[in-house]
Amino acid sequence: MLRLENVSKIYPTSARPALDDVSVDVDQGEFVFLIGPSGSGKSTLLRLLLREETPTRGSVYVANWNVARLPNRKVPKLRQRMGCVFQDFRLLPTRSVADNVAFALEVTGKSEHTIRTVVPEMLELVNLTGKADRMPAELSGGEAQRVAIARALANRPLVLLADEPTGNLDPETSDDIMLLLDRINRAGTTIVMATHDRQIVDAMRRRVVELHLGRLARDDARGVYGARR
Ligand SMILES: Nc1ncnc2c1ncn2[C@@H]1O[C@H](COP(=O)(O)OP(=O)(O)OP(=O)(O)O)[C@@H](O)[C@H]1O
Repeated sequence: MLRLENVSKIYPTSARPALDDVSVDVDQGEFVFLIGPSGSGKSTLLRLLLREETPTRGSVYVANWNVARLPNRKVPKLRQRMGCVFQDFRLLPTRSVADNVAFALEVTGKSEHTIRTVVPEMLELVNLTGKADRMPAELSGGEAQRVAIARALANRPLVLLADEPTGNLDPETSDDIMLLLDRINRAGTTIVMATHDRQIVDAMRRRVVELHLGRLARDDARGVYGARR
């Protein structure tokens, strides 16, 4: 479902490769933690999957798309099939909770009818039905992240890419978010989550892909965060 084949990425302004000959294969329905020290290439890997960057060498596949070779006009189609959540939530501050979720459907051209059906479904999924009319500034961090997750799932993506989704949350709220992501994954959505959170990785015991200075250092089927450094 996601495949990197001997991928290297060298940014023009950087001496060492951000990714160096990395090969990873992720099946549909997997939950993968992407770990590694700051600067090891995690965000670069996610950006390559989204075609926000192109590899210097190697190939990137998402479902049947050869991502690097995809014509520009098809990139929006690719991105529609990939939901994203980030450490800083990235909600639209002037739109309500419901409208933030609706926005994802509007930009992909969904009908009014679909939007009216899907938005409440998504809010129910993340347990925010009662907060549909709140503004983002009125939400806790955990609630804001749940809105972001609802928005990311609205178009029924093949995969959810999460870049440090618990990075701004306290441990208890992080656990709630992980329970939600686990539930979403068990319902069939593939999840790739970049994180520095040792406790979460150790508690979940899912696949762990570790990068070090751009190289694949480890790929464990049911891994832990690893030796304390
Ligand atoms: N746009 C860019 N231009 C030049 N160099 C970059 C760019 N983006 C990232 N890099 C470099 O590529 C390497 C990998 O960065 P990347 O952001 O992928 O790491 P990361 O593992 O996500 O780090 P963090 O955990 O801090 O988010 C770093 O050396 C970084 O400085």
